[in-house]
This record gives sequence, C-alpha cells and structure tokens, in this order.
Amino acid sequence: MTQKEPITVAITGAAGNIAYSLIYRICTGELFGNDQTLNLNLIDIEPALPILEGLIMELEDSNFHLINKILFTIDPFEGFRDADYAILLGAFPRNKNQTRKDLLGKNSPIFKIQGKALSLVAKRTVKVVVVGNPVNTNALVTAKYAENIPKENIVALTRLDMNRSLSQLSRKLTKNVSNIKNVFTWGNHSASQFVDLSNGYLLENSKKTPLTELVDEEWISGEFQKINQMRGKEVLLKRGKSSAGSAANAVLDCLKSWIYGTETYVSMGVISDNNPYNVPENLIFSFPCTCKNGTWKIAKDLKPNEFCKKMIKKNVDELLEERRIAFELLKD
Ligand SMILES: NC(=O)c1ccc[n+]([C@@H]2O[C@H](COP(=O)([O-])OP(=O)(O)OC[C@H]3O[C@@H](n4cnc5c(N)ncnc54)[C@H](O)[C@@H]3O)[C@@H](O)[C@H]2O)c1
Ligand SMILES: O=C(O)C[C@H](O)C(=O)O
Repeated sequence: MTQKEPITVAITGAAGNIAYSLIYRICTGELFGNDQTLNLNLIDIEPALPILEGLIMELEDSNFHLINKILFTIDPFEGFRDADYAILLGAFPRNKNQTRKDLLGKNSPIFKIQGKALSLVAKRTVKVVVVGNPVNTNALVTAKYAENIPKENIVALTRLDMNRSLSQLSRKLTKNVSNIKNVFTWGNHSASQFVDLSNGYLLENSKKTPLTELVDEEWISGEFQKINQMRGKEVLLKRGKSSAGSAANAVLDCLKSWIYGTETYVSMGVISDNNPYNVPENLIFSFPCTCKNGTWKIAKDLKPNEFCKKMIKKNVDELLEERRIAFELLKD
C-alpha cells in the first residue's frame, strides 16, 4: 500500500492516563487510516518527562509502521508547530471531593497559553479537540486566545456523555447499541447535562421505533439522567482515577464523526454563535450536530420540549458563570 505524506498530530498531557490508551489506538491507523503516516508531537510538563520518555520507548518497541517521527517537548509553541490535529488532554483531573468546575483555577491558564500557541504555530486548518476539564470552558478559553484559528475548529469533548447514555439505553432495552440512534446531550459536561431522547429511535429491520415508546417517562427524566450526570464521578470513585479508556474512545468517536461525517446526530461541544435554541453567543455548548466534509453543523430542526428548554437554561446559567470566573481569572 502506498503511504500518504505524514500529518502532524499534537497531543498534550501525553504522559497521562487518557493518552496512554489514545496514542496506541491512533498509531494502529484506526483514526486516520492504515496508509496515513504520522508525525506525533507529544507535549507534557517537566515533571512528566521521564514518563514521556518511557512511553516513547514503548512506542518504539511496538514498531508501528505509520509513525514517521516523534517529537516530545514541554513547549506548546514547539509542540503545536504545523499541527493538523491537536488533542488537548493536558490538564489536572479532579479528585473525588471536587466538581469539574473546581478545576477552573488550575486548568484554565493552561488553555490560555495553548490557545496562543495554536494560534501562532499550528496550521490555520487545525482541528482541535479539548478534553481537559472543565472541558466546555477550557475550549472557550482556547478559542478566545487562538485568534488565528476559526472558532469552528475548536470542539469540546462531550461525546463521552452521549456514549454513556447509549450504553445505559442498550442495557435497559437489551438491544445492541448500534441500533440506537439520535440520542444526544445538551449543555455542559457536568452534573447539569441533559440527555435528550425525544428524537431517538431504535432501528431494527429498517423499522424505526421512537425510544419514548420503549422506555417510560419516569425513568427517562429521573434515574437515567442521574446515572449519566454522575457517571464520571462513579468511575472516579471506583478506579481512584478518572475515566481514561472510555475517554480515549470518545475522542476517537468525536474525530471520526468530524472527519468522515455522520448519518445521525452526535453530541459535540461547539461554539454557540448563531444557534437556533436561544443559547447566548460565545459559549461552548453541547449541541446535537451533524458532520459532513470535515465540518460540523448544529441540528436546526429540533423542537425541545418545555423540560428540555428548562435544562438548556440551567446549563446556560452554569456555563455563563464558568465563563465569568475563567475570563476574570485570565484577564491580561
Ligand atoms: N471531557 C471528557 O469527557 C473527559 C473525560 C475524562 C477525563 N477528562 C479530563 O481530561 C484531563 C486529563 O485526564 P487524565 O486522566 O489523562 O489525567 P492525568 O493526570 O493522567 O494526565 C494529565 C497529563 O497532563 C499533563 N499536564 C498538566 N499540565 C499540562 C500542561 N500545561 N501542558 C501539557 N501537559 C500538562 C500532566 O503532567 C499529565 O501527564 C483531566 O482534566 C480530566 O478531568 C475529560
Ligand atoms: O468526571 C471526571 O472528572 C472525568 C471526566 O470528565 C468524566 O466524565 O469521566
């Protein structure tokens, strides 16, 4: 097979938990194809350098034929140079007594610098997936400081929330997850998020059955929402560390949708400008999106019910507050 010219994939937090799962899967060609060679730019901070060096030794020992070059650095201005893709994992996770919002003080300055670095040295077409928490506001901070990069190129990972809700539905209905379509989350990657089933359906033998006919309303608005809202915390309590394999998996799902397109709605945390759901501009908000030719669009034709509108408002208020805190903290 002829190999394509290398693309540059920059990954921050490369010595961390999520990266350890994500990088291997990228190196197998799962995301960009078995003929796409890769320049991997791995970025972390000074104390993590020995771990990063160990990771690179392991990557070497895995003999991935797609790797053209690996660079490791603690300098984002070096690490993001000419990046086609940037996956921003580098941030501190919460402990079991914290909410994701409690991480703003420690994590949002990281995304200010990385936004500036992306703006200066990455390709203008770079696709950026922000993962570090609180992810919506960190993505907004990145977009604010990445002045040369279109805001549409910067997305927050809310796909894990959607994936979790699909998994719960699959178990409830005892149906394969691939038959459940058009389920997505609105708002913040936090305990306020809201899973919307009103457009969801089960696809079997070309027949679409609305999910609202298959699961009772009380479960949908009660237990189901709570499980999804608290899932990250539950994993953290059991593992003593936050989700990593499922987070890496969701990053891949998000990028596959963005690059190769979608047939149904998927959750993406995107810039709220010009949305039809009365979410104020200049927030990164999880919307139902469709993707085509490497671009995403917010689904325009949905009619959220009164409960959903109330939950959208709750998420808006929370994100306005996060934005206020972050921008105040970072002001020059
Ligand atoms: N959005 C989501 O769905 C989702 C899911 C899981 C985890 N997360 C978040 O992702 C982040 C990473 O999680 P993890 O489990 O990999 O954490 P981790 O602590 O295992 O790894 C984070 C890595 O980031 C590095 N880092 C810290 N500051 C950095 C900087 N300025 N530049 C580059 N690297 C830096 C650390 O040294 C560490 O190696 C956390 O904030 C976590 O809360 C988000
Ligand atoms: O919950 C966390 O702190 C990590 C991550 O955001 C998750 O949802 O698993």
